[in-house]
Amino acid sequence: MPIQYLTADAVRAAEHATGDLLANGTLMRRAAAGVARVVLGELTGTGGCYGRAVGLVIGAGNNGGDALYAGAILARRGVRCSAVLLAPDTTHSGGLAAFRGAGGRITGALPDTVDLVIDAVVGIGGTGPLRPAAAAVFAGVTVPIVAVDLPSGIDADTGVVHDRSVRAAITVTFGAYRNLHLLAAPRCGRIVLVDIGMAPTDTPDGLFSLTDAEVAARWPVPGPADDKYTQGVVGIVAGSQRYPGAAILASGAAVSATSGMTRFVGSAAEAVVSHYPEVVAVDDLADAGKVQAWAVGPGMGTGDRALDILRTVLAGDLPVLVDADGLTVIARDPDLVRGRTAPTLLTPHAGEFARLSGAAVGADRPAAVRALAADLGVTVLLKGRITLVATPAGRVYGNDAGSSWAATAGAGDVLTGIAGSLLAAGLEPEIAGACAARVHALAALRASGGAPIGASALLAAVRPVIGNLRTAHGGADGHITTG
Ligand SMILES: NC(=O)C1=CN([C@@H]2O[C@H](COP(=O)(O)OP(=O)(O)OC[C@H]3O[C@@H](n4cnc5c(N)ncnc54)[C@H](OP(=O)(O)O)[C@@H]3O)[C@@H](O)[C@H]2O)[C@@H](O)CC1
Ligand SMILES: Nc1ncnc2c1ncn2[C@@H]1O[C@H](COP(=O)(O)OP(=O)(O)O)[C@@H](O)[C@H]1O
Ligand SMILES: [K+]
Repeated sequence: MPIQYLTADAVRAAEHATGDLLANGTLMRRAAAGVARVVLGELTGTGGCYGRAVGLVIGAGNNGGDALYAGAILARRGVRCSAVLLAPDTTHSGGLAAFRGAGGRITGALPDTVDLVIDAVVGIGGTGPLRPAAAAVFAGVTVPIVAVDLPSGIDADTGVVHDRSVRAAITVTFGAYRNLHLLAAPRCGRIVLVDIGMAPTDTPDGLFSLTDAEVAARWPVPGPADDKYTQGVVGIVAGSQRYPGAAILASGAAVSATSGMTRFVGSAAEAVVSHYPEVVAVDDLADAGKVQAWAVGPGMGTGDRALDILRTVLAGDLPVLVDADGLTVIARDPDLVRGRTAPTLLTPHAGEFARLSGAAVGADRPAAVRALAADLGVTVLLKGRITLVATPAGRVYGNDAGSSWAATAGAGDVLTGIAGSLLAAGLEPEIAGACAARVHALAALRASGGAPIGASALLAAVRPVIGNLRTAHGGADGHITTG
């Protein structure tokens, strides 16, 4: 099952569906126990619990209640707990009584020396940036912050990070991930999901992400009866004589991502073959031979020749991925793809997205990518640190790259080659996009090792990443029987 991310409304609905567990406070007690467990784990790992100091920043709602009950547990374990109440008149009364009863102190500001701070200003009921009084409490905090449910000041549904917001080392959430845990993952730190006994239900505005095990299981591998043609031949249309780089990167990525065969069309055919002799490369589309999917666009130019190629390819009934220059051509004439019935995947970065949709992506990235996919009737993959892939029906898969080393010239050409070859192998566009984004991100991480990379290094890491994923998740690599 893909990992599911819910909107705040869907979380509330799932909480209400538990009935008594919500009403009698069981859910909150379980949530608090989870927060306390994580904090105790952190303290234990950094020298022990007894006598350590924890500061709590408590807002007006139930998020503060979670933290106060957690503080009570911590205080009973010998942790010195001090809570700053941002809204003393509306502080969760049961939580406050428990906290005080266990020996927790109420203070006007965080003590000068604390080992850890708990952010319980707001959870899913929060709106907008941290209010100034809350922001002032966090100013100057240098110790790790454990966020209850979410780092306050980040929008639960859109992941918008307001300028006054918390950056957490750990985020402890309950029952199900919320959208922001994917969309603002870099601000959440390590995310711990605590089981509180509520069952999440599907939600039209929620998100999904594939697990590594799912990516590994879906990755195409040749079977005993396969030959170079049966696995899906991908045709790459990219680059030019003047700009052969995109052609080489996209073709190399296609060669690396799946077995079988890669064809190439374009004036950089010679350069491509000099790097990848296994590619069957021609100058003209008419000479290309049979493919099972096309990946068209990087560095191909935006003139009449590009338009002709796109017209021809998109008029056919094969799966097609369009990227980069190809998207600029489509932005001028969206009817080239609108309502196309064969699998179609557009892979814009934010600038290309704005060209296609007529407006900047804006704050609500999932809504924007959903709207463009619905408008054009094709699958859209919006690139970035958090890649989002939306189907025309509105299902959105996301991938946090885990680092930003892929933000380098030519990295998108590599993604085109990977995703194109997965389309050729028969994967649905959204699954091809999501699997490609995952492997692309892992390849950037592996290639980087903490240092800057170029797209060639990322490309070189694609094969080992696929191998590691498959090995880690049970992919058999075959054996030879000897006598
Ligand atoms: N229900 C349950 O049993 C369970 C609930 N759970 C927990 O409850 C959380 C949801 O609780 P919630 O609905 O009470 O909202 P919550 O996020 O605490 O606070 C909202 C209040 O904060 C204020 N405020 C708003 N924006 C602000 C800002 N920018 N900066 C500062 N303050 C701001 C505003 O109040 P105002 O000041 O406007 O009166 C608003 O009313 C959820 O995330 C989870 O942690 C779990 O324990 C599981 C069981
Ligand atoms: N900040 C970032 N963190 C992680 N990955 C990123 C980031 N920015 C871009 N990427 C990824 O790097 C690739 C860049 O693609 P693109 O912008 O088309 O570059 P180019 O056109 O130079 O090939 C995409 O796969 C994108 O998702
Ligand atoms: K919080």
